[in-house]
Amino acid sequence: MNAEQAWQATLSQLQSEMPKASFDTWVRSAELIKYQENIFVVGVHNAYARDWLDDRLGPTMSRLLSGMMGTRQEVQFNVWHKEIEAAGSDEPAEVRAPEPSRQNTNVNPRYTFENFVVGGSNRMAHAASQAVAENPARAYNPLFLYGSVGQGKTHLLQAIGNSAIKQGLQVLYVSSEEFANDLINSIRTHNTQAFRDRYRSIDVLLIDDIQFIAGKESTQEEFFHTFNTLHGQDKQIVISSDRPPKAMLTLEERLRSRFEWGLTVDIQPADLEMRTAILRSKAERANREVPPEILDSIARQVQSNIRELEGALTRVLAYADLSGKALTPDLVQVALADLLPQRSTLEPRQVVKLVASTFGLTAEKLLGRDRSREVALPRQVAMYILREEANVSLPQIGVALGGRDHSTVMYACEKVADLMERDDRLRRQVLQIREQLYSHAAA
Ligand SMILES: Nc1ncnc2c1ncn2[C@@H]1O[C@H](COP(=O)(O)OP(=O)(O)OP(=O)(O)O)[C@@H](O)[C@H]1O
Repeated sequence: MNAEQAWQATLSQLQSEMPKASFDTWVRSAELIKYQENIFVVGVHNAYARDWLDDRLGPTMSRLLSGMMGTRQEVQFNVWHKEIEAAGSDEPAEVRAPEPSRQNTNVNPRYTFENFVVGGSNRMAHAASQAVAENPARAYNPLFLYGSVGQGKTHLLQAIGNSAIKQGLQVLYVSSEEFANDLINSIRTHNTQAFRDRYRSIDVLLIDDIQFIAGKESTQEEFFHTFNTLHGQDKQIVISSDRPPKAMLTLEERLRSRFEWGLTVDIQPADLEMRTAILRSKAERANREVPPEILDSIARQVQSNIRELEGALTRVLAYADLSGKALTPDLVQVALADLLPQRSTLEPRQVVKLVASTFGLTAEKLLGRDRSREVALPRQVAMYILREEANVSLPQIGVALGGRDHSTVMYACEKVADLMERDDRLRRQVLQIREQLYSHAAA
């Protein structure tokens, strides 16, 4: 494994383990700018990020990188803005400054339309994003993309950004947390004018995870004015969120209605076919030959989101490289063992309770004799989840679900597996339950 691969694998691991807001604010834009004599020199945008990373993540990153490289590694964080270097800071001179066109845009050249895999679950979102990229402020303004965690919203925002940069436009990508932090800092340093100049003088504003401004009054107020200024000047705004505007309960009405002015599109969780296609594309881009059955096995096991899917592929490949073993289904199981929930620790009672509450039922109802669809389907989902996640046999599942026989359980598992490939809502509900089981298991 070379330094760049170890760095990317470390980022994937941190991303799957850290709270999303912290990862986006502090880690996402960090870049490996140099590797020399077992030192990873990482560029970050400002001194806050440098200090935060140094304090909180330095030792963890060193440990992860040391594990991957097989020898002790250090990490050094450096601020790499050109202005700071010019102003005579004590940052090392060899730290490379970003390309001028990308300076301060926060747009990562890695995310493009070319490497975005299109399928049924994201076709509309992709088409709308491309339309916006081709005709900024003319196609849909704002474009509001929403969908659950790790399904490609940021990727599309960044792809729009990359395309706009190529057209010579001024672009700025920020998460809503960064927007709020910038605002707070500007107030603290009495520099709100600079804040406004920064946000109101661009051609394309890409704002990620807007749900985090819900409930923050002054941030909403400022964003409202930023939105109006840009929109009034025919500048493009693209927003992403984990839910549609209507479901953002503590969002001011005037913002909600503005978000709905343009086009609102959702991205559905990727189905098995899409997940496999994404893995195939990632493997090809990394110039790795991965047998189809290995891709299929990873795609079947990692359903939660595409970020974890990518992390799983990286992990399997790293595991094969480090151990020198061939890529086989057994190796996939070993490599992913601690990513997947610990089967043996899951209690049937815990699953029954969680499934019942997800579907608005009581555990007694789920275990009872009611055969109406409202109860029978959740009961079958509980059977399916126990079959997939817990270390229990079909007859044991039957007993745990109120005394059903094992053929009923088998039929239920097949039915739910089949339904999940066709019914987005059900797939999301099952994913939500699995995610909660993961988080309980990790707690
Ligand atoms: N259709 C796709 N094709 C290729 N890669 C994808 C696709 N969808 C997502 N990815 C990859 O999956 C990872 C997670 O995607 P991304 O960060 O865009 O998700 P997100 O929806 O913004 O998540 P969050 O809700 O956590 O912000 C990224 O590395 C991205 O490149």
